[in-house]
Amino acid sequence: MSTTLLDKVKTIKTLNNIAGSGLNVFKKENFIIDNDSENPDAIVVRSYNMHAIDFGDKLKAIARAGAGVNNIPVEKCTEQGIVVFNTPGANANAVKEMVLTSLMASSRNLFDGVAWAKNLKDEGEQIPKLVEAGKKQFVGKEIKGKTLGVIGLGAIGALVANDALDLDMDVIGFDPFISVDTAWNLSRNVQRAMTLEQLFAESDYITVHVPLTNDTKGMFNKEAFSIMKEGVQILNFSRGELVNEIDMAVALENGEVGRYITDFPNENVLKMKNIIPVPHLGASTQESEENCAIMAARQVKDYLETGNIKNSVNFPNVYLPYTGKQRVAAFHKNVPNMVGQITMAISGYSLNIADMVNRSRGEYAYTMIDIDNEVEGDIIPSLEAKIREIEGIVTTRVL
Ligand SMILES: NC(=O)c1ccc[n+]([C@@H]2O[C@H](COP(=O)([O-])OP(=O)(O)OC[C@H]3O[C@@H](n4cnc5c(N)ncnc54)[C@H](O)[C@@H]3O)[C@@H](O)[C@H]2O)c1
Ligand SMILES: O=C(O)CC[C@@H](O)C(=O)O
Repeated sequence: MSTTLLDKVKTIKTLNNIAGSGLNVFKKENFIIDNDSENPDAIVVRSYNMHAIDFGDKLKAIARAGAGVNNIPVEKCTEQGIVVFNTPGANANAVKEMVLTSLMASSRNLFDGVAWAKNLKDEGEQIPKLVEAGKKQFVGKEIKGKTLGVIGLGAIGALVANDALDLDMDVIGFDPFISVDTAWNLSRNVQRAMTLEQLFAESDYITVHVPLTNDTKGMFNKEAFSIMKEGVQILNFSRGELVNEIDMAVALENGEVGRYITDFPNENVLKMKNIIPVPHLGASTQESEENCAIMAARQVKDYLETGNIKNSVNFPNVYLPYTGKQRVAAFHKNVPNMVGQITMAISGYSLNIADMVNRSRGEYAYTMIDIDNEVEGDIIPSLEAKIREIEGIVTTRVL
């Protein structure tokens, strides 16, 4: 069986509204966008829940145009050799602006005040008088001089922390896994909380910017609320499940928590007292949607065309300059002698190796081997099959 032109055309499916500037990256003869495809080569997604989806046998990559990947079954993807990308930092500025906007607007009771003023529309000439009489119910608090606790000092948290300092807030941050890059960007005036409890106890406002994982799920619970200052305002632009909803409802009811601003409204949340529900707008700016879409699309395109991997959450990041000659890419178990067995299979076809790279990530590794000579069409499927026979190989492609 020889490789036909049709085999070279890659199908991209999108599961959410992806900015056109990102999709333009695929406007080349080797790609088609087909949102009805049952068996695409790659999927570009935003928040669509993919946990119940069966993957076709051609699927090689999923790109999350955004940060959080909790809507993607990452472990299953790894087992099936499907690389999962996200777009680190691409929407961070949008979320930062939304957090600071909500922080100030909530502290000044702006949302309630605006809603109340709109309700006066039938009061005719009385409106100015009613406004002056009624405004006392919306007296707010300035954020200057107050303490903001920032949990998670990654792309978003670091921007929020730095800008809150510029707004004359005191800022305390907690992130036991902070990356070196972020630490360099963080103002040294951000105080370091040694424990989460310390941050809870010292903050007037708390904003959370961590991924949803088994460790972070439900981190806002009754124990946490009992340590916090009475009337603390909590902002959650990360994920709804970080908060134990039953405990939050009680804490809002009894005033332990003064206000809960969340980007993740649901049936339970909307019944809570002193809630500010935002319809998942944190990353919804034209700039952010374009940044994410372009970054996601470029990463997918590069992977499909060259095998190179950047910003994956489950595969190692790997780069080998692409010469356009034949390349073998294999994703396999991180066990001894995998590279030896792959090179042996290649040399069985009398092919000469020009360059190679191997990187591991946990239990898996990724190897790319460049071949010096052009490989005839018929040899490609045969070589792929030979490599697939090696125990520990998850997927392989000859590019
Ligand atoms: N509302 C939105 O539209 C929107 C947009 C972007 C991101 N998000 C959410 O925000 C999250 C953060 O995004 P980001 O771009 O800043 O990600 P990021 O990966 O740059 O930063 C996450 C930070 O959290 C830290 N962290 C992990 N576990 C922690 C823990 N237990 N305690 C304290 N810190 C911890 C990490 O060390 C990292 O520095 C995403 O995972 C996503 O769920 C929401
Ligand atoms: O796509 C969006 O609008 C939200 C993205 C956001 O939740 C993220 O995790 O990046």
